[in-house]
Amino acid sequence: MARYAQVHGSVALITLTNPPVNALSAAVRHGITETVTRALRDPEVKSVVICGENGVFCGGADIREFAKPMGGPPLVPMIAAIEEGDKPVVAAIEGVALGGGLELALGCHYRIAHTKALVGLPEVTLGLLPAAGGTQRLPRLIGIAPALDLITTGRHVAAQQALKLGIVDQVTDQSTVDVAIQFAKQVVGQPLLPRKLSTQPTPCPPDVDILLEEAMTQVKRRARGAIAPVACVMAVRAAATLPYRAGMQKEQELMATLFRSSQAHALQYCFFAQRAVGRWKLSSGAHSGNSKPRPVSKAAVIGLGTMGRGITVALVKAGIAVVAVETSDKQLQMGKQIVSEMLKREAQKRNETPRLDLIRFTTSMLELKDSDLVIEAVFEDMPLKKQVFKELSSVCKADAFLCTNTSGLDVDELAAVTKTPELVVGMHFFAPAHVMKLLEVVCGSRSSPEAVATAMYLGKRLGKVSVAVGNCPGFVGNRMLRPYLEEANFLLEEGATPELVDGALEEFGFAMGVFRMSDLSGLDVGWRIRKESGLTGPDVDPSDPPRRRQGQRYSPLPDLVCEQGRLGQKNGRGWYLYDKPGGRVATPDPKIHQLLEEYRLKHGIRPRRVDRQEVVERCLFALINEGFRILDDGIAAGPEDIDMIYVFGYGWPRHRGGPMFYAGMVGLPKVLERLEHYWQAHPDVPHLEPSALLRRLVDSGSPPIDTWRDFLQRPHSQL
Ligand SMILES: CC/C=C\C=C\CC(=O)SCCNC(=O)CCNC(=O)[C@H](O)C(C)(C)COP(=O)(O)OP(=O)(O)OC[C@H]1O[C@@H](n2cnc3c(N)ncnc32)[C@H](O)[C@@H]1OP(=O)(O)O
Repeated sequence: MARYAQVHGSVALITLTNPPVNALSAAVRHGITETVTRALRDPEVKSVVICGENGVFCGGADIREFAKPMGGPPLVPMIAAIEEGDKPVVAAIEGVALGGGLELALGCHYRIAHTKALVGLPEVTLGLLPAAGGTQRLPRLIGIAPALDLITTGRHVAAQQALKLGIVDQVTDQSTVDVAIQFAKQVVGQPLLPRKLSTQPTPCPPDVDILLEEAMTQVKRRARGAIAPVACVMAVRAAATLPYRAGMQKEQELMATLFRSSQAHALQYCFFAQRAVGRWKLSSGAHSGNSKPRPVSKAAVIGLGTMGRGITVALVKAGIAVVAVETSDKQLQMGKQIVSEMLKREAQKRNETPRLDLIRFTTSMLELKDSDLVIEAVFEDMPLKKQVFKELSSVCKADAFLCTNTSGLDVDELAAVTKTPELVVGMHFFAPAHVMKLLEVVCGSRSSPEAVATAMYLGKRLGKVSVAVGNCPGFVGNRMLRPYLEEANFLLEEGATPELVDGALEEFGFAMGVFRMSDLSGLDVGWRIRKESGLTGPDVDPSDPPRRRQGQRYSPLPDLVCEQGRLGQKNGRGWYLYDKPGGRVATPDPKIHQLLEEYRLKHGIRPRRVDRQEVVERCLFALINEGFRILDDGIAAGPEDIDMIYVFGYGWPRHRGGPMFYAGMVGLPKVLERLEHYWQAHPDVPHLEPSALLRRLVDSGSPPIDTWRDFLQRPHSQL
């Protein structure tokens, strides 16, 4: 839909009306085509302004329409008709002009933006490229290098920077539409041809070939197997080397391939899943629509270890006052120094002043008495955490929310030691907590809707993707990680090397393979958890054979590595050798190879050739299988929740949509068949036994992922 009005006698004002973001649906495209034709034909109209309703110019093509057959006028001829017209057309950009929205504005002859507006071509983040002339017009307007940057990253650009780059002609903090109308009246009669971008040559530096090659190398390195950024570079190359019409043809060809790709489907699924996870629902019937968060103006963080420091920085960055508590002066001073440095670095990046004044460092729990919400981030040890919660319950005000950053301990057990179990909720951050986008909000059996709403909303304020999950060991993310890690260890026993396993997972698209990731986290972390659960150390049942624990296959390899003093990156030696303690350059270590050989010899294991396909199937299908169990147990509300946890917290490649989406793409019958195959080969590994939900889905003809919730035994029952 597009509204038409004639203003100031000679200016036609066309307003896009499709809330909330005026996406270019078929109806909007139809409205634009009709109103532009009317304006161009009306002899009284001398110029045109296009704007969007409710302070938003346009959020681009309607992504929901991508899954349906194309209807309504296509974007390319619609934009061409605006550009080719003989009356000046001015885009009045408020809010956002993104994707097709910016392409529409590029087809206009002038662009006026509000100071707070954002522009960008984010199609690459949806697995596409700007195929309504964006890859051909933008390089003509601003040059190859900046166009490559914007098109391959999809980043949004603020109005002032857009002005500097030459994307917009003027920025105003007044009413953008009024300014645009005045502007439209003034430019009547001025030559239009130089303003028609498709008629202009692309400004190319002499070293354009080198520039394009470098861009290609860079996107391939960054993309981790994503095809859209590569196609974006190819399209910009076409703008640099071909006439406009041929460039447009190239743009269309590349888009046709991308549009059909599984990566585009995965990325578009992620777009909607990221928004859907914010709409949580508890088994009590409470949900995001009927539960109000309470304001948090003063928070507290207990413990200034790695997690506590990151959480403190995240809170301060969001403008929230924090009381940061440590047990001793020495630890407090150390925490204070590191937090201050982190905040200074963060502020420097944004050209801001670090808000150190928002933090009060103390060793006294009594200073928590007026905190609205406390986040406990002490060592992962149940007795210690219980002691902290008891103390919190006595020193905090009666309605303070008491949150734990535990990565997998029982939230109900902690709640039980407080006077207000309904105010206890898990807030599981991921390291580094001021950077990682994921927050698991763990709903205990007694957590109130208000507590969940407050934790979810606080996560949003901190810029996180918050996902509500149920309370079970490891919650969602770490529970699924366990079979993944175990399979990786088993593969080492059977003949693989850390670099082979990591290579396969990184080729799949993970930012880091499993062993590199373990080295980064610190090998002592998992070792301590295994010791506490009796899997290694003095509590191991002496009657267990060396490679069995608690009735199941177990690999003591990670324990051996850790017990040799190899703690990972922090001391320069783990599954890999590092350039220095704390260094990041990993090289395969012959000592690890030797350790593996001796281990296999000692346990009578005949090494065999493990290929990359087996690595991917064993590690990922075991993880996915646990995901199905989690859904059936009611720990996660839907597959989107699991997928967003993996994309935002565990480095799962976004262009593969998350583990559950990936399972659907591979085909549930195939996942089931491979799990059955591996389970037959390893009957002492229970996590390889196909889950009941997976079997039910396959028996029901493998329905699409958006209907899986209908097949759950106990949907979101633990939430
Ligand atoms: C042949 C040509 C074929 C294809 C051409 C493609 C070119 C394109 O234009 S692709 C689309 C490019 N645009 C984008 O990627 C922008 C996507 N949107 C956003 O980034 C944000 O939504 C925002 C516009 C910056 C607004 O952010 P915010 O204010 O935080 O609101 P949200 O919660 O994100 O969105 C509100 C609501 O709107 C829905 N939505 C947003 N954009 C679109 C869209 N382009 N199409 C359809 N729907 C959109 C979003 O899903 C939300 O819906 P809910 O139901 O409320 O969750």
